[in-house]
Amino acid sequence: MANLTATRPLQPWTAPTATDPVESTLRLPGSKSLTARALVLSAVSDGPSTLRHPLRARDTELMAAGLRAMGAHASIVDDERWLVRPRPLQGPAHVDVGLSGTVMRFVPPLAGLAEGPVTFDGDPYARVRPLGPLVGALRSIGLRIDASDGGRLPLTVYGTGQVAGGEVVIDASASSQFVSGLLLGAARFDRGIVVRHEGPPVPSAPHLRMTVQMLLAAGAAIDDSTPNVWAVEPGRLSGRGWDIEPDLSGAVPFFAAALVTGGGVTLLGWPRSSLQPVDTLRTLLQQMGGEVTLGTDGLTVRGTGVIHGLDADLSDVSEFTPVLAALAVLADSPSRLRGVAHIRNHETDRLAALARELNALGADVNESTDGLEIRPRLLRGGAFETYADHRMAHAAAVIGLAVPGIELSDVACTSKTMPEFPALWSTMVAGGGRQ
Ligand SMILES: O=C(O)C1=C[C@@H](OP(=O)(O)O)[C@@H](O)[C@H](O)C1
Ligand SMILES: C=C(OP(=O)(O)O)C(=O)O
Repeated sequence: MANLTATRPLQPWTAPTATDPVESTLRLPGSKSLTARALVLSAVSDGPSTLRHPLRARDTELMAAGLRAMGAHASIVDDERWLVRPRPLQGPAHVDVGLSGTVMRFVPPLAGLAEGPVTFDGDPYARVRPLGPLVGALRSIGLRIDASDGGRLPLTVYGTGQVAGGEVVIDASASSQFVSGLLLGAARFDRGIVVRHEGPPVPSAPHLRMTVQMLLAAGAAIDDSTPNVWAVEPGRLSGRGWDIEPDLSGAVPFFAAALVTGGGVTLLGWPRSSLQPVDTLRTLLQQMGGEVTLGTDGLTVRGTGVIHGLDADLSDVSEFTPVLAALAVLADSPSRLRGVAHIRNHETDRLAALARELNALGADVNESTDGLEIRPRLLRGGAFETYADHRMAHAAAVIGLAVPGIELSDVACTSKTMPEFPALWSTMVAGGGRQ
């Protein structure tokens, strides 16, 4: 596997082992996906917007910086609020996408609305992540784009301040973010957009629903009633206040800790009705032996002392795969995690990375074409390469609760979505009740 990790200093970390069941009540940062969409929609709306409880982490700071580079005003009011004021978008500008799928797929369509060239590049592995179908779709609606072979980074969008829009056909089976990216700025295109997906199924349906719901909330006229077709009419979006929910994917390792240790973890501030796939997570954790309840104080997961194997299609919630694989190696029966071929294109080739690192600890894991087959074995401690991938680090931390001596090559990669992860995790394991 290519070692295309970031150039920043690595931070080796030994995952703490739990001697007692964890009992913890946590307030976790805001959702990456909701924050990214709120920033983009705010930048193309008519008036100012406020994001309450946004995620402050590398991905969302890069998103704000990218929009700022193109002329939008995005500032931090205080720890709880970001203010975005739309302004005419302009180049020349440079956008650093880091390793963020949302930045590399949501911002190029907006660059077409800027007057002047906008260049995009990112971390070494960002140049490997697929972008070609989006570049092709944008070219077909009138954008001039110079890109590397296969439509990858680095690329330049020669914005003219106007995007014709219209009908596009795209194969979005590699990432739902291609579709979300095309839709988020489309109300500002002269003819809006009609996106038609042709190819194997688009993954991450809940993220597409989130895009549609947030566009509707911003005042867009959007039709997703035909499967695999999304239409946004040209029109104005209104600035508004966005309440960002806590990040469900970021919560998964903490909930997994409840299962591994037979304890309980409550995530404070969980809304009654969510744009994130909480019901799917509930079903998966229940199948693995956990109990999930939504109460007035938040979302609580309790472990029952046993972890069962899981046979599940994770295409809707592929972000959960690394942590569920970590639970699966600690389970009392084998697991099959299916439907996630496309996570070979995430922050690293997650199927190869998980198989390699879990096998090195003594598990018996096979990669299939679209997932992992996992047979639990007695595990031993040892080195765990994180491949600059925050969710590989989460997986290692979960195993470390039960297996002493799990040595992560780098825990700083968790700053992609939760810079406070190592501190929160260590406090939880040390018995910190309310954080
Ligand atoms: O739109 C989004 O915010 C996301 C969509 C999904 O991408 P894929 O469809 O590429 O899996 C998800 O895995 C990613 O973490 C966030
Ligand atoms: C796949 C992920 O991120 P990205 O938005 O970079 O695609 C992820 O967070 O698991």
